[in-house]
Amino acid sequence: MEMEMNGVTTTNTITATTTTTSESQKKARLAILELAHMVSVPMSLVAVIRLKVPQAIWQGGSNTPISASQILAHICPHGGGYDAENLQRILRLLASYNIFVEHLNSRGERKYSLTEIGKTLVDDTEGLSYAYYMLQHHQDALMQAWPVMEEAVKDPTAEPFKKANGEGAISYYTKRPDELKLAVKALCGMSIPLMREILDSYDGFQGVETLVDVGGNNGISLRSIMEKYPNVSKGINFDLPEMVASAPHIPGVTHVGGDAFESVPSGDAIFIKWVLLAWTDEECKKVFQNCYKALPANGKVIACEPVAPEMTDESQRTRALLGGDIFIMTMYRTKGKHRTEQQFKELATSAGFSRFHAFYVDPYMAVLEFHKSSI
Ligand SMILES: C[S@@+](CC[C@H](N)C(=O)[O-])C[C@H]1O[C@@H](n2cnc3c(N)ncnc32)[C@H](O)[C@@H]1O
Repeated sequence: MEMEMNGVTTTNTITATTTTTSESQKKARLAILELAHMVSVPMSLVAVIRLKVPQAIWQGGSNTPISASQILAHICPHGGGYDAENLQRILRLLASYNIFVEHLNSRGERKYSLTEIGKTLVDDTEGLSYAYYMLQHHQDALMQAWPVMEEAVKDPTAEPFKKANGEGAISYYTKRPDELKLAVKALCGMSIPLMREILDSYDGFQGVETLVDVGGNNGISLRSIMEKYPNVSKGINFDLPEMVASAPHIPGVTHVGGDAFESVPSGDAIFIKWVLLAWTDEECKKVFQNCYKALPANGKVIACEPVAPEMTDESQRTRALLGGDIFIMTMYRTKGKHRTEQQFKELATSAGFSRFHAFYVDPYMAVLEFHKSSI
């Protein structure tokens, strides 16, 4: 406030500045405490998934608000000493992150239903959901890598996962059937809704007869593409031999084991989803060159990958993508990364591709087309 007397003006200015500073300091201290306690959030999510809380509330679609004791009655009908108060503490935290809706009545009783985010944790008819992605990311071997994350800065020659567990993540999973099963369920749980989204809004599979999926894992993406596009009469699911060894039979799909750094099978188009992020720039270039060789003159690569934003901001999209980037650095490859659209373009151009289009069909993953011909 402007005052006529200089002395008063000065005093008021100092008071205002002091108040602003102390307000911003309070906010800063609160922000640091929220971050310091942040680990409670994913671990609470893991706990409710392991306890099967989402299914207990969902009850085949009713999603009727129920209390922590009622949830426990579903989970453990014969008692078992489970503690409803502690479950409610977990549910309250997760309600603050919009996983559950909290319904508080006048007697102070709390009941919970699932939000749209919470519903992503409920298994579909194929027994899949995002719950497995959450569990996979927080299993013991991966959790061992976080405390040594700074090693990725000090010595980027081996990823923190390897330093903590003595071997790389892929080799770790492939030697352990339970961990491998969880990894496949995590991939499929995320892939099925994403593929639905892609196929609803992207029509680049039209006119393709033979489609190769590089790093296609068990072939589930090819299955959904071929269901929607019958013109894709031949699908080649290409992955490491140990991965395709247990892949299921899918009509029209041939599973081929091999190494994309050596060569990739030929087709009219090559699909590659959620694979490039785990490779270095040199490795991506090598695989793009192998794809170029395997395609006809009018062929294209259809990549589907997270695309990092150019600008750093506080949005949920930026945080989800940059968080995923750190996950890759820590678990899979210190020099694997989430790339920007421009970085993808440069990689593909360096391998000989002449035309590039990006389709932002989903907030997390974009479809990126790399064409051999310039028309
Ligand atoms: C994150 S998964 C993605 C799987 C699938 N494309 C999806 O979207 O669900 C990465 C896949 O790349 C495969 N992969 C890794 N290195 C490979 C290589 N050198 N050649 C072929 N496939 C490879 C892995 O075995 C794994 O199945």
